[in-house]
Amino acid sequence: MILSVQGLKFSYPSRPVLENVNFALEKGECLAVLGTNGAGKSTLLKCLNRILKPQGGIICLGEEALLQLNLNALARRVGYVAQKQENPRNTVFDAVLLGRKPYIQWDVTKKDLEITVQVLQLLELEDLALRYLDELSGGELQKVVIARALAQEPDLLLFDEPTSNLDLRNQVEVTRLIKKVVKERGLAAVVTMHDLNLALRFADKYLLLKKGAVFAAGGVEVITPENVESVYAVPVVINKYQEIPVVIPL
Ligand SMILES: Nc1ncnc2c1ncn2[C@@H]1O[C@H](COP(=O)(O)OP(=O)(O)OP(=O)(O)O)[C@@H](O)[C@H]1O
Repeated sequence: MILSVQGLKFSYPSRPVLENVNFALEKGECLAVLGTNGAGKSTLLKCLNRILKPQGGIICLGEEALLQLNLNALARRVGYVAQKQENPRNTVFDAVLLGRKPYIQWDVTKKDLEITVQVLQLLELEDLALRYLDELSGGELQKVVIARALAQEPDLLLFDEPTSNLDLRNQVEVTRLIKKVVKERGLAAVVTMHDLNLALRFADKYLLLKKGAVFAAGGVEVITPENVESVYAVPVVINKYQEIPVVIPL
């Protein structure tokens, strides 16, 4: 087990957001966190990365309580890819090397440089290594941010809407890439998403949030027309194409 969340509860000062959230992830599993705008998806990721402190519940990373880890240990074990602006005058190489920050004591070591090169190769970014971030396309930039999270060598990856602003080809490419590295490296990933059909092609498990509570959690069997309609307030049918369910709004 990489991640286990039991009874997680979080409120902003005037607003309860998450209530009794439970799920667990094994090595190699990707969880899609789904729900309407404001359902609490980003808040959940921030609790898992300790940007926010939950008011209740237990989060375990492997055998250890996540809330007890020191921040450097946390940074080595959890890679968080937020929806945020990058420093445009960093090169791709430097942006990925920044992922090694939790390991660097005085200076960058040979190992830090080797891991950076290895991750750039894995994501096929070598040819872009010396480009500045503001000279990249949205898809390329998203790959750089994923590369940086991998350079951290974490057990758990957290992605906040990694495919927003990407075209169809890059949406598919980025989600395939996340799935591939999670499987190959035996990591776990929690990914917030809006596109149900993309989630259905990519995730092993699903967490459907409705007004901060878990409406349904589990494998693909929880993506039913009834559940989707209850969460998104849109009637849908679900057909299968090559064994993959496809959600069609009516
Ligand atoms: N810093 C904050 N202070 C108070 N309330 C907040 C804060 N950040 C978010 N909220 C509120 O908490 C709720 C959950 O927000 P969150 O960003 O987690 O939703 P989300 O599911 O990620 O939404 P979206 O799909 O639009 O990104 C919303 O009602 C939001 O207005």
